[in-house]
Amino acid sequence: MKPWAVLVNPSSGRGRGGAMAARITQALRESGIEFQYFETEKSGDATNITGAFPLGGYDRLLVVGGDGTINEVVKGLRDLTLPLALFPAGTGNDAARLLGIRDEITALKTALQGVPRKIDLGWASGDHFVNIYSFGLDASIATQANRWKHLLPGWILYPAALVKTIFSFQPPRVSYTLTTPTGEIIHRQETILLMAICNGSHYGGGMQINPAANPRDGVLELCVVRKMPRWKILLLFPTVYKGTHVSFQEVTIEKITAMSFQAEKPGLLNRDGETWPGIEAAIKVVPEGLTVLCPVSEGISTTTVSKETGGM
Ligand SMILES: Nc1ncnc2c1ncn2[C@@H]1O[C@H](COP(=O)(O)OP(=O)(O)OP(=O)(O)O)[C@@H](O)[C@H]1O
Repeated sequence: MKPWAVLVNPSSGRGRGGAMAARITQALRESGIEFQYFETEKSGDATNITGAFPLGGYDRLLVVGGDGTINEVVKGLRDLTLPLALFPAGTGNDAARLLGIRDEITALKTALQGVPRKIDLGWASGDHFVNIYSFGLDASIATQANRWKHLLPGWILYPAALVKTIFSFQPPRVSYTLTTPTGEIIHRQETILLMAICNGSHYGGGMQINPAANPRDGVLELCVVRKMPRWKILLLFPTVYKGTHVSFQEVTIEKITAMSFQAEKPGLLNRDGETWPGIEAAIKVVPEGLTVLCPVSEGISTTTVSKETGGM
């Protein structure tokens, strides 16, 4: 029996990760499970640690942290068939939510007895993403929220960041080309607030930017929100939490397998909560690119596990 790996970002969720890890490792010891423990100290550590994992060296990897930690783990892993068990220790935890894991008990049960399933990944300009890749207003809001995340409680973080951001945000004109699941190629040019390319449905700690997104359908979903007056953005924002923003005429959602875009001026890009300045990207779906442990009774799909991960 191979050992398990446990990777912890102790600072995630303002220190929740460290406290959660202590309880988890105690539970593993009590269950007689052999494991190796890794702790991050700074940005980039999770990528370097998982990048050095011996191929086939571990039975599964327990990740204790938020979306930023999971993003770094997926960037580092050379073997994406290693089953991941996610512990929602961060402030947002949208990746764990994607699998139906909302609390520590469910996460522990899932790590011990969960069902391994394949989910899709996105690939954007050189790196994978698990949940969402986006450009525009939402990335600017996420950047502001990251700055304030140690100052404000989670429930007010994004509304406060939105109000701060919309007064300075200038909607960019963007040219983009998308490939539909039937292979049709479509070119467009328009002025947007944001474009979000979604594998999962939620981001920003609970906003349903794409309510119908399914990480097991072999496609990504593109949500484009076009330019609108500021007062209308303020009306639209609360509806994103319920996913009802899709009824605004400026919002469209469509299935894609790939897309590329180029903006006329630089803005901010967002990959699973990590943001940086940019002007263009090329994105595609990686069907069944990642193996994750899902709760037995819940989660993203009831489809049986594929053969290569079925022996656990
Ligand atoms: N020991 C550490 N101290 C400070 N920062 C760290 C440490 N280890 C990793 N980091 C950085 O912390 C970032 C944020 O971590 P993470 O996203 O897991 O938590 P969070 O921000 O609380 O949660 P979420 O992204 O779900 O809102 C990571 O992207 C990583 O770069």
